[in-house]
Amino acid sequence: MTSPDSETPSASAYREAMAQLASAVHLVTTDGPGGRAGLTATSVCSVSDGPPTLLVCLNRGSSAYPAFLRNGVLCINTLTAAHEGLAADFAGRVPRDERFNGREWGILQTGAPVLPDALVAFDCRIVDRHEVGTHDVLICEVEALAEIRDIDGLLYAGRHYRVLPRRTAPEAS
Ligand SMILES: NC(=O)c1ccc[n+]([C@@H]2O[C@H](COP(=O)([O-])OP(=O)(O)OC[C@H]3O[C@@H](n4cnc5c(N)ncnc54)[C@H](O)[C@@H]3O)[C@@H](O)[C@H]2O)c1
Ligand SMILES: Cc1cc2c(cc1C)N(C[C@H](O)[C@H](O)[C@H](O)COP(=O)(O)O)c1[nH]c(=O)[nH]c(=O)c1N2
Repeated sequence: MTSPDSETPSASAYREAMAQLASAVHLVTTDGPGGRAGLTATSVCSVSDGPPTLLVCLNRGSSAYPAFLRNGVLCINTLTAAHEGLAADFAGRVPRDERFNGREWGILQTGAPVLPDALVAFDCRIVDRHEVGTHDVLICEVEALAEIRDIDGLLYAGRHYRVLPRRTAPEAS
């Protein structure tokens, strides 16, 4: 157990610590007057179920960020184990204006692009925003949900993508 230093941890020490956490992986997408944009995100979590509300933290330095603010809507497309390449594309491997090429995208309520074969998708309206350091914490009310698919999910932990098996092992008799 390392003794707590009096100083704030360095960004690299913090990132090393944060790399130990496992999280689901999502494509956060938007469309509207600010144009269509999207990026890969893991900083998504539930806030409340009354009304259904989630949060996502977006780096203001991302090329996609201005579009989210202008459009005021977004979709959280939760990825399956088959989407590791797509996650890399939307994390910057593919330039912002080419990320949506080569596949059909749907919409639900807000017009934000919905990935038809996502594990699940949360179509949201941004209802509040808090600037914290380099990121904005976007508070989003969920206006529609896509159907949940019975398939392995995609996780990110230890700086690697991993599979979240859909079914637990059969109960021991
Ligand atoms: N929340 C985020 O903005 C976030 C999360 C994950 C990864 N990333 C970015 O993806 C790239 C690859 O990351 P990695 O996990 O392979 O290694 P890494 O060492 O850059 O990051 C390790 C962990 O630290 C946290 N983190 C990293 N950069 C952050 C940031 N700018 N703001 C808030 N939290 C951050 C994340 O939980 C990440 O999984 C890096 O450029 C990283 O900045 C950003
Ligand atoms: C696994 C993983 C997880 C995340 C990211 C990356 C990766 C690889 N990125 C960074 C984001 O996807 C992207 O790399 C940056 O926004 C730069 O891309 P642009 O080309 O500027 O859109 C990221 N960015 C952000 O603002 N919030 C987040 O939660 C995350 N999470």
